[in-house]
Amino acid sequence: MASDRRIREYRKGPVTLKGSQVPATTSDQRLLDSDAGGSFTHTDPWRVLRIQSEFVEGFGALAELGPAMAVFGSARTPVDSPEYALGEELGRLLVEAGYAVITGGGPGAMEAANRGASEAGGVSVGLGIELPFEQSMNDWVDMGVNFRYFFARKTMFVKYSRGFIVLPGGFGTLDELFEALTLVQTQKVTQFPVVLVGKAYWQGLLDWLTGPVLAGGKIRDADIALIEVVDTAAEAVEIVVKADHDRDAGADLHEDELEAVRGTRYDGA
Ligand SMILES: C/C(=C\CNc1ncnc2c1ncn2[C@@H]1O[C@H](COP(=O)(O)O)[C@@H](O)[C@H]1O)CO
Repeated sequence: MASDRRIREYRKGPVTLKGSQVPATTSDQRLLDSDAGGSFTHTDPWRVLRIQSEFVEGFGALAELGPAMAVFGSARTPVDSPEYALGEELGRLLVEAGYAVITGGGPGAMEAANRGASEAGGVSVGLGIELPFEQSMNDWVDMGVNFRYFFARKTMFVKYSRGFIVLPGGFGTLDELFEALTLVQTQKVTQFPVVLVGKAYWQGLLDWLTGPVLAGGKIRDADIALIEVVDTAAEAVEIVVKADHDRDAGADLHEDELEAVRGTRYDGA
């Protein structure tokens, strides 16, 4: 009986199958079958490969971007609104400060920031997302990378930006804001600045956070301190640039200290 079971053992990659679990065909057979159809492209293992390729393509496209800041904000900001003008100014000032500008590549506030960056002669990046309705990158994206998966795209924002500037927006913007805050709060990323622009727009959210959320012990004072709120593009850019310089200075100091320690240890040896 025992030898019967051994005969029916089947190895499928790292998985061992027996009895009824043994497939009728081999993986090679299924791969090479010309009449297999395309249904396998809708399976989870295939999706994993697509997800992997999004990371590979994203890292490949952005690895040499240089210092960059992300600008988030509503896809519905009208072109003739003060918020759009604010986005344009942000894009321009970030470029003048030596940064590439990364947005979601869509319309509204994203377009405004891309436009300001592109018109100022800087690097204007759009990380687009596949949506159920027809959607293309705005005309002011000079380097565009398209994603199927939100989570792969979010990784790129965090990995390649040195700060987040957030204009008024809806669910998408709030999602990006809270994702950034959670990553900083949980120390999944080195602390970087998160600046909200538009005090009047954000006040309600801040009242709720500093009210019931803080009072209920769901967050701490230090968590609230992760958020800066300003009214102008110039203030927002000043904050993210200063934080970036401080971080670099901190990194340099750390290196110096390490050198000193290494030197002392070496001399004393
Ligand atoms: C709603 C419309 C188009 C949406 N197109 C988008 N293209 C790229 N990125 C988008 C889009 N919509 C949302 N995002 C991301 O979320 C943020 C804006 O979302 P909100 O809900 O509008 O605040 C933005 O920062 C993007 O990263 C039709 O006009």
